Amino acid sequence: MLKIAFIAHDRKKDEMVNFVIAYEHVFVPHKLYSTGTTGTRIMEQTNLTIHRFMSGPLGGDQQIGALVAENEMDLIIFLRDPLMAQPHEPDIIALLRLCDVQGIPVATNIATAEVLVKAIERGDFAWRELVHKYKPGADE
Ligand SMILES: O=C(CO)COP(=O)(O)O
Repeated sequence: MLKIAFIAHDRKKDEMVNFVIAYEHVFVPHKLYSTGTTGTRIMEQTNLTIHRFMSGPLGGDQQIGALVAENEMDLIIFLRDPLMAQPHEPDIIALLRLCDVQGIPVATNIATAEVLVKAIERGDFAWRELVHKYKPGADE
């Protein structure tokens, strides 16, 4: 079971919803997270249960970033809008930076998202179970 986060900027939300519908069967066994509005949109159109954080501009990216900082998050699909300025740009940069700090796979466009979802399907990230299992403070 991986921890996967979905984040999409407004003009990318339809693309995100269609993507998650297409691969719903891949995401079902995993623990899913999202920023506020993205999660609402996905849950309206799929049967997935998603833990929703705050909306991005209100701190949602930072909340997901906090899990990344603790090496808790396994993979992020973040469909960014490259053509629209975001009021919380610093939060977005901070989240992507933390993904690079921890070496967390993060797709920022649909083409990379497709590659990652195929990798999830193949079990390429199963090693992340070990990260969680042997983390300091983990139960076992
Ligand atoms: O702004 C976002 C990510 O930077 C996304 O937030 P929402 O999912 O709440 O729209």
